[in-house]
Amino acid sequence: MTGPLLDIRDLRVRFPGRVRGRRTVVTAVDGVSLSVDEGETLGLVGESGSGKSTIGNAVLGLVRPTSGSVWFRGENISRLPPGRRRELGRVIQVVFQDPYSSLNPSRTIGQTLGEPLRHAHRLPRRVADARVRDMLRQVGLPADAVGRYPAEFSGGQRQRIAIARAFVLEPRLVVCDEPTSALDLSVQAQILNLLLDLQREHGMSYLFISHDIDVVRHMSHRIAVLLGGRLVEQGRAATVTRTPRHPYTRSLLGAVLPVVDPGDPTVANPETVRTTLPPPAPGTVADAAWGSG
Ligand SMILES: Nc1ncnc2c1ncn2[C@@H]1O[C@H](COP(=O)(O)OP(=O)(O)OP(=O)(O)O)[C@@H](O)[C@H]1O
Repeated sequence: MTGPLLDIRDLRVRFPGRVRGRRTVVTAVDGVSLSVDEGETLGLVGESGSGKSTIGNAVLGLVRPTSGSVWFRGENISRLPPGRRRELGRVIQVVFQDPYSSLNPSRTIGQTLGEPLRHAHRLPRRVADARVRDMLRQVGLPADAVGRYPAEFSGGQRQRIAIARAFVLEPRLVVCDEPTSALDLSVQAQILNLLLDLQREHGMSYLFISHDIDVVRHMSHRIAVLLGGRLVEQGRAATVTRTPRHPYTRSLLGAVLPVVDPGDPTVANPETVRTTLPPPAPGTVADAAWGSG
């Protein structure tokens, strides 16, 4: 295949809304063009309401573009009939923010992972079961998780289950929409590093959505910055975060720096200011992006 895996072209999404009781139109995404290559992570960052999830939802077919288009492997997927959209679910998957609401509480983990797998890949039960167990091992859960229910797991473990559900189908693109925002700080880095490990192992692409530029920097090869539905800056992760061109990007970066003692002699040197996440593991794709640019 030539060209990017995912190609978003001049996307606009408007929703009907109300301001002071009067009907109006909310422009959630306003002429955004982005692409994601095979094996690449594009980080999408911006404050709440900047249009990040709407872009992710347009890729997933959950919202319809008002204009512009979304292309995947050279196919325009913006307005697909339901059957073709379902087929695409094998190769485009999602991990949402909230592992509590994204898992069906009345289904065992084995059912949640196994049924879509048997359906999509038409695998015999025995083969599907083996793949489910292998996937659970890859996300760090015990094999006996198959017979248990979501309520028996912690938030971090549930997000591992949601990740396993997305990855068991062997997708080529995963939309990660704030996948760690609902988790305790101590668990966040583990889940991010799991996503990096899975990408290193399987080579899929991520559209990685977060309001936290520090998290996005940790995960991404390239970063796109959204403000009010518009793209204000995009480029290599290291370039955007070390030499941001747009004042809004600078303000996002400022927001993640920890409060430090003004008398601290190291403050003048931003390289010495520690952020909340460890640097990417040596040898990961994110490490390569981190070290360049
Ligand atoms: N279904 C909808 N109907 C009406 N307005 C919507 C809908 N979905 C999103 N919006 C509006 O579109 C704008 C962008 O929302 P979106 O959820 O994409 O932003 P976001 O950057 O993902 O923020 P958050 O992280 O808070 O979800 C917001 O003003 C939001 O209120």
